[in-house]
Amino acid sequence: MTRVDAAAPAAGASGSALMERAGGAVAAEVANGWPDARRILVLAGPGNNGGDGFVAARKLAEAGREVLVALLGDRESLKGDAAVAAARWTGETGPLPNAPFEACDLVIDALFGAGLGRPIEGAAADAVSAANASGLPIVSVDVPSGLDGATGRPLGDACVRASLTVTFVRLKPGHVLTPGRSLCGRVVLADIGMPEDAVAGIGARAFLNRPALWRDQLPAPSIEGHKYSRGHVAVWSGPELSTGAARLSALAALRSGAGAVTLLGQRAALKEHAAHLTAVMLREAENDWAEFLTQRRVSAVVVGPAAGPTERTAKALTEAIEAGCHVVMDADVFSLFAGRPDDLAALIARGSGQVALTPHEGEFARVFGVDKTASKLERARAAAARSGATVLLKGADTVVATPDGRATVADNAPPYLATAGAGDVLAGLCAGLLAQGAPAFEAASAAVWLHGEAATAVGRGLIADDLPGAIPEALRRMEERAAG
Ligand SMILES: NC(=O)C1=CN([C@@H]2O[C@H](COP(=O)(O)OP(=O)(O)OC[C@H]3O[C@@H](n4cnc5c(N)ncnc54)[C@H](OP(=O)(O)O)[C@@H]3O)[C@@H](O)[C@H]2O)[C@@H](O)CC1
Ligand SMILES: [K+]
Repeated sequence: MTRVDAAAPAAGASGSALMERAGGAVAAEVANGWPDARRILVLAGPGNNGGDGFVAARKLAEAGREVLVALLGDRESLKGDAAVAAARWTGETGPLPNAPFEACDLVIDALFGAGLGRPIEGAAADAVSAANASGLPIVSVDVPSGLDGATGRPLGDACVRASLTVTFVRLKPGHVLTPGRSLCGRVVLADIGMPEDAVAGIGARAFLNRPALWRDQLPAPSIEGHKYSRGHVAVWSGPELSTGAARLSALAALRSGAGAVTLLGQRAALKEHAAHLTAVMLREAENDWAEFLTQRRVSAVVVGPAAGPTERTAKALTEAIEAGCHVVMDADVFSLFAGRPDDLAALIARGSGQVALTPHEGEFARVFGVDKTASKLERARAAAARSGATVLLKGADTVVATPDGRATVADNAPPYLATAGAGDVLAGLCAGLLAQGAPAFEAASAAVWLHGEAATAVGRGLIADDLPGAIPEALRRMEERAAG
């Protein structure tokens, strides 16, 4: 965002005008959201975030609220637009250490925003703790002070826990990645008139996962199509008594619109599947899986869900890659490649299809190791670049990243989606969309979004078995979003 700010003057926007609108947007949210908050305390920092706070203070005072600004440092040290905003504030200003929380109804947190470069300490850290402990609603300007907007993680121990965050121009990763998303409270994105040239100039590569990003890349079913032209998905089944996961993947692939789905496995496993399934085809596969993939024009394959980290699974995976299928690798594949990311990359490089890896954090760490310094977004991008696959790193803030650095972050997964078997459904959805011809980034991002919507449609009490049946509702929501 700092790059956007720097490009703004060249694109014809004065910093002062942007700050007026930014502070005005904060004031408007407070005025509308808390009509009864009479006394408002603005915590103002030494940079432009503080400048936004001074503007908000003035606008709220003009609207009849009692406002007090508690400033970190001296007024004389303020520079540029912040100094101008402070000069236009004629109300009461006191030192931050004496901020009278007990006498106020609401706090505006304008201590630090995009310019925070190190952990908050001293008087500012004390003010953050006091604000959090006050029980008052806190409205943060741009980001909760202490949060790193690029990573979604606090830079140190002190970080504001906001009720509402008003940000500008574009959401930053920290508004969506956890724990930032919780620390922000509700997030409002305000248009402050930043010229599109200034925004486009930075070439953003990370996006909030929304249908507008990928809807056009999902092939629509055509009336001339037949079941195989709509993509054939093969799911590699786990052995007897470990068949549920593959079944969930298969059902999700079929619900996503794939023309045909076949579960392949040992005879005893197929008998279990047969007791549950009708539309999904079953096929015994011991030594002819490779032939089946080529002869039956299988376009996408799921390998991993409850497959077992065995030689059999490794062979099925290798043959799927060599057959040129698109492959979704999940679950036990990550045990097979524990600590061997380069072997995984070498295998992927042998195929001509697209590959999506769908690990949760534990599986991801097993293959790619643990990097506590990098954000989830950075880790997923690095793993995608290293493996040559699209990486779908699961969680409340699922990230999809490609080797070339494009990424989406999802914010639509309800908490109850974290349930056994949900990941198997996601892998199947992704394979179903790949089989229909969607590119990997779009297929994976769409799968994540549809998965979240399907879960929301079911509601609390959800179990993974419910998810495939809710995919039609999720697809309907997707069409609705695309239409308007
Ligand atoms: N996006 C947009 O389009 C628009 C953005 N706008 C607003 O501008 C904000 C960004 O402003 P900004 O660049 O001045 O940074 P900001 O967060 O105020 O902090 C910088 C100051 O804090 C200091 N400092 C840093 N860390 C510290 C620490 N731990 N402890 C103590 N001090 C610390 C740092 O000092 P230094 O590191 O230089 O020593 C410097 O003095 C942005 O978040 C948004 O609110 C709008 O006005 C208009 C349009
Ligand atoms: K802030």
